[in-house]
Amino acid sequence: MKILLLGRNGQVGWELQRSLAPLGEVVALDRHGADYCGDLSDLDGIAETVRQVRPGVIVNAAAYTAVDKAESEPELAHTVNGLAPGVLAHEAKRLGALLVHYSTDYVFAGDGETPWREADPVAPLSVYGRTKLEGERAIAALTSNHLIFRTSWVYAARGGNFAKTMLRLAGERERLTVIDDQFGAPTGAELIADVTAHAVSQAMGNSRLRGIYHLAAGGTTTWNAYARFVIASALELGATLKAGAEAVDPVPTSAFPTPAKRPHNSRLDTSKLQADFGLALPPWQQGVARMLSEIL
Ligand SMILES: NC(=O)C1=CN([C@@H]2O[C@H](COP(=O)(O)OP(=O)(O)OC[C@H]3O[C@@H](n4cnc5c(N)ncnc54)[C@H](OP(=O)(O)O)[C@@H]3O)[C@@H](O)[C@H]2O)C=CC1
Ligand SMILES: Cc1cn([C@H]2C[C@H](O)[C@@H](COP(=O)(O)OP(=O)(O)O[C@H]3O[C@@H](C)C(=O)[C@@H](O)[C@H]3O)O2)c(=O)[nH]c1=O
Ligand SMILES: [Mg+2]
Repeated sequence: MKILLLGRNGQVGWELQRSLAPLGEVVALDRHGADYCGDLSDLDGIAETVRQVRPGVIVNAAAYTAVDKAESEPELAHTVNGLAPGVLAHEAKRLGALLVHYSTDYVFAGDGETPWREADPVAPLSVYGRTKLEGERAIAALTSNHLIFRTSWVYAARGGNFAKTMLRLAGERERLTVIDDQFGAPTGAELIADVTAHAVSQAMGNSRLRGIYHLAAGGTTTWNAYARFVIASALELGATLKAGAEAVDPVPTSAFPTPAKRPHNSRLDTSKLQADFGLALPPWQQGVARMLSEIL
């Protein structure tokens, strides 16, 4: 089986290069692809790539993920997150290929405290969230042969993420200020990539395993408690930091203004994924601790 992987150098894309390898021949592209166009802002180029590679499975891990920057670059975010997935879906349909794609907790407005289920109403608060929702809808409108994994708060040893930002800031400052009224689960790129490989493998033999699935690590935390966990774990691992975990000041969202609005409730209900694929999702602390011991 031939698998076309887009976004190979992102957090998730990097781990997918590893996890998809046992399933077949992986053609992995970044935006500067040498043999094929891997730039999702080039819609004709990306269509041509699919036609030339002729994969049985397309896995799209590329996206415009700079949440605040997207507020001032809405057109590029719209092309990459909203339009390119539609082009991939159109080409996948022509080939009879399975399209695997990722979306986000930021498609939800984030009211209430209940974990979101796949069919719950969406109402994104940001350009990033709106464009990711456009991508989901473009895919669903063009091919039913898809798996869309909505995940949250992604981190990895390789790439930029909140945990690494906290380590950097705790090395520079005596005190940190972090929001304590947004709830969700940090989810490791390794876990996402491993679940993807298991799911693709099962989906190839069972055409009922299609559609949107919530994929996040177990448990719930806040950005503030996550930051404290990262700093406390780093200190245990012997890191030299200026700020300790007790120096992460909790503030409400209203006291930390950002260009993009973020949901208060980002909890994802993952029971559909667990039931349909028979997979377990470990508690978020497990993967974060592992990532920290890898990078420190
Ligand atoms: N990061 C997160 O917290 C979350 C991510 N997601 C979703 O998960 C998926 C994977 O995200 P993640 O791995 O964390 O994101 P990253 O930001 O780590 O990686 C995204 C990749 O997409 C690439 N990319 C950006 N623009 C283009 C383009 N025009 N053409 C080709 N490639 C491009 C980036 O390349 P370059 O490095 O060159 O910019 C980067 O390698 C995405 O769909 C994202 O929306 C969902 C929830 C949370
Ligand atoms: C750096 C920093 C952030 N924050 C807050 C802002 C925000 O509400 C929260 C997280 O900030 P970040 O900018 O790191 O996270 P953000 O870029 O919003 O992360 C999101 O990325 C996209 C791609 C997704 O799909 C989401 O699931 C989510 O992971 O922490 C603080 O309170 N203090 C700080 O010092
Ligand atoms: Mg960010």
